[in-house]
Amino acid sequence: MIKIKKIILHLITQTLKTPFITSIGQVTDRESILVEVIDVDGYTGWGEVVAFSTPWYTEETISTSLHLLKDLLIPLTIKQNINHPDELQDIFKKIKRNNMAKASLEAAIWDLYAKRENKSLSETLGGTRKEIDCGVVIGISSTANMIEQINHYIQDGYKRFKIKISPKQDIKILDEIKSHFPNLPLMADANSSYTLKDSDRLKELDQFNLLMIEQPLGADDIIDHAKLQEKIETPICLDESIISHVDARQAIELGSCRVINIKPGRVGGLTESIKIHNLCQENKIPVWCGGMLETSISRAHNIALASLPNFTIPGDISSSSRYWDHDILYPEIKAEKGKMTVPTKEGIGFQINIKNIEKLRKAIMVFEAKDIM
Ligand SMILES: O=C(O)CCC(=O)C1=CC=C[C@@H](O)[C@@H]1C(=O)O
Ligand SMILES: [Mg+2]
Repeated sequence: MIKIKKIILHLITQTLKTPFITSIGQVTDRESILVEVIDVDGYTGWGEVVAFSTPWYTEETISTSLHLLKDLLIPLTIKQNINHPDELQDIFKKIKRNNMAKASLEAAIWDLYAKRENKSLSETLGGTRKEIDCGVVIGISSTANMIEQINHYIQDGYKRFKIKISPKQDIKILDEIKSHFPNLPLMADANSSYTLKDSDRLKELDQFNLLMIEQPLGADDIIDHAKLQEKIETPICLDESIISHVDARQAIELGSCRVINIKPGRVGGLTESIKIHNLCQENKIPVWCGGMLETSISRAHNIALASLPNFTIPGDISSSSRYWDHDILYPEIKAEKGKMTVPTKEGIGFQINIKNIEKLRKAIMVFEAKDIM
C-alpha cells in the first residue's frame, strides 16, 4: 500500500529548439510542472503536467493546473492509503475535468506503484511490446524547409510523418510533399481549423491517401465528424474531441472516427487511457499515443502506454532532442532507426537527471503529508 510522505512540484521552463507552430497557436518557451511523489518507504514516482502556458489546445494551463494540484488534488490525495493507482479516479471524482492536472499526479503514482511492485510501467499497464515504432511531427515552415525536415527524419528512420494543416495551408503543401515522397506514411493534423462547410475541400484531401486526418472539426465535436467521415475516404482521427472513454464510445457508435489519438494528459491519466485503448481494441479502432511537446518524463510514460497491443500506429513519440537541447532523464530518450526500446527496469525505467531539472527550474513547491490536515 502506498502511503505518501511528500509531494514536490518542480516548475521548469525550456526554450524549444524551434518554435512549434500550429493553426491555433505557437509555442516557443515551454513551461512544465514536474510532479514528484515520495512515499514513506522512500520510493519516488514522477509525472508531468502537459498543459501549455495558455489555453490554446484545451482549457487547461500551467496556472490552472498549479492551482488544482496545490489547492485540491494534492490535499485530496496526500493522506490517502493507495492500494492501486486506479483508485485515483474515485479520489478525484469530485473535481470536474482538469484532466491534465489529474493526469500528472496519477502518472507519478503509477510510476511509484510500478517501482514498489518491482515491475516496468509497461508491464504494470499491460504492455506487450518490447519496442515501439516512432512518428514525428514536421513543424510548419516554408515548403523547402518542410521537405528538408522530412528528408532529415527519413534518415532518422521515423515510421510516420505528421504535418499541421489548415485552410490556409493544406492542398498545396500536401501536393508538394507527396510529389517529393510518393510513398511517405503521412498524416495531417488540422487542430479543428475546418468546419463542415469545408467538406468538399476536405474531400479533395482523399487524393493524397493520407493515413488519417486528425481533428479536422471542432474540439468538442463528435456529430459533425460523423457526418464528415461519411463524405470522405481519409480516416478521421480524433484528438481534442476525446477526453474520456465515454466520448470514445459515443464517437465509435456514431462513426465519427476510424482512429483515436490517446494522450494521457488530455483524458485524465493512464487508467482512462487504458479504458479507451481496451474499448477501441474491442471495436477494431486502432489507436496511437499523441504528444504534447513534453519533457522526457511524460515521454517515458507515453512509451510505456504505447507498448499496449492496440497501439498499432506510430505515435508522436520522437527523440527528446527533436525539441530539447538537454534531456531531464538518462539515458536520453532517443529513437534509433525510428524505434524505441520499451524499458524493462522498474517504473518508467529511466533515471531522473536532477541537475538538468535544477538548471531549468524556476520554482519548487514541497507538500509534506504531516503538514496537511
Ligand atoms: O509532441 C509532439 O511531438 C507533437 C505534439 C503535437 O503535435 C501537438 C501537441 C499539442 C497540440 C497540437 O498542436 C498537436 C496535436 O494536436 O497533436
Ligand atoms: Mg492533434
